[in-house]
Amino acid sequence: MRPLVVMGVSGSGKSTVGAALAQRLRVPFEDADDLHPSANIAKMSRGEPLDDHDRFPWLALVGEWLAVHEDGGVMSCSALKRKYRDQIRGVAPNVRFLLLHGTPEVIAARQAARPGHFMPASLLSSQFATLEPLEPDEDGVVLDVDQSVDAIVQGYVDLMSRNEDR
Ligand SMILES: Nc1ncnc2c1ncn2[C@@H]1O[C@H](COP(=O)(O)OP(=O)(O)OP(=O)(O)O)[C@@H](O)[C@H]1O
Ligand SMILES: O=C(O)[C@H](O)[C@@H](O)[C@H](O)[C@H](O)CO
Repeated sequence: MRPLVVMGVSGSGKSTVGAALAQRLRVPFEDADDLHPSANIAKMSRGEPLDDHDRFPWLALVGEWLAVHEDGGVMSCSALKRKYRDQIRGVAPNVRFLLLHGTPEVIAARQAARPGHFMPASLLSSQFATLEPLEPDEDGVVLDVDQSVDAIVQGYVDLMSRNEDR
């Protein structure tokens, strides 16, 4: 299996779906939230969005993990901009992306119901403003988050079973 990045805005379900997919596919899982330098976590906790400069060294760690797990692994990582995904592909060329797509309403409701997370709900609008969806030449798929985690996992597995180059 090729390495997979489960991407999307904060609260789209990256950590939940990523962990479930890794379990289903029996490959290692890493949450990019755990790779952020403490300064990034502190900044988001203050309600300030990260910028390109903040994300650059973090994305380098994300890419390194994916390169090491070239034979299979799932990483949950926002990967909001095309150039962030290009940076990741620069070190892990085989990577595929799964974009978790949801409306601001659905995702805001999930964030509101999630206790004790460092990411304030106030940053959701900047996450949507920053998000650049997958482009046609990028290797990836999009699934809607308005369904159960099991259904999303099954949806991905079904898509991949139709794809010989999985
Ligand atoms: N398909 C789903 N159906 C219902 N609830 C979900 C679904 N996916 C995730 N959730 C819930 O929504 C909340 C956000 O999910 P999660 O923390 O996995 O998102 P995330 O994208 O990793 O967020 P962040 O990037 O901010 O860490 C959690 O409380 C999670 O349990
Ligand atoms: O690129 C970003 O702005 C960050 O990765 C955020 O998306 C958070 O890490 C994450 O989503 C936590 O809630």
